[in-house]
Amino acid sequence: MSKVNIPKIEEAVKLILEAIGEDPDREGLIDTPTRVAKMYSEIFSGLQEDPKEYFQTIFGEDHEELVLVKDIPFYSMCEHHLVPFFGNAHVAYIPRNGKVTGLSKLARAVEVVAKRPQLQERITSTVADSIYEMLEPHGVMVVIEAEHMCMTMRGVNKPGAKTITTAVRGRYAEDSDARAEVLSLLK
Ligand SMILES: Nc1nc2c(ncn2[C@@H]2O[C@H](COP(=O)(O)OP(=O)(O)OP(=O)(O)O)[C@@H](O)[C@H]2O)c(=O)[nH]1
Ligand SMILES: [Zn+2]
Repeated sequence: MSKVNIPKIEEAVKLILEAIGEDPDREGLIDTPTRVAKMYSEIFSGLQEDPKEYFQTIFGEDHEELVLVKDIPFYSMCEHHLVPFFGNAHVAYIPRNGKVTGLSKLARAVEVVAKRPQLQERITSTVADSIYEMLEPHGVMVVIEAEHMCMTMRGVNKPGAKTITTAVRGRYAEDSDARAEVLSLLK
């Protein structure tokens, strides 16, 4: 997969600065295109990664009950406006056939999926699908709560408005008691 093209971002940022009526050659802005390019290569690094790779670490542990990692903080960039949205992800699954993954891998999957131009819905479903495909668990449930800066600092201007999305697979799609167990632990 292609790496981030730093010179191209530098050129683009310089053009944006010119277009808003700034002088890209003034002292405070002279290094800004390079800084932004470096920042973009960091915050969009998830485009070069596949979250499924994390689920190759599997421990053969006979636990077929809920595993929940909650309050995983993440930062992402809304693909419509390229401004941040951020919040917490909660990832639950019920392992099957000894396929238990490292807890940090659940947070790592959230991290790489978030580090792309994104929609909150797509982060939620991509994380759920990656786990469901790789670990073949009884069920997966992902809940994400986030604040979108495109709704707070501009546009509709509604600071504090929270968006909550869920993705459920397997048992969680069929069993409302299983969903309720996760939701009660998120309170
Ligand atoms: N479904 C979804 N919508 C999002 C997400 N992030 C931002 N949006 C919305 O994307 C929409 C883009 O709408 P447009 O009408 O094309 O853009 P706009 O004129 O800038 O819209 P306003 O934000 O209403 O000013 C807005 O309603 C945003 O709130 C997200 O993660 N999921
Ligand atoms: Zn937006």
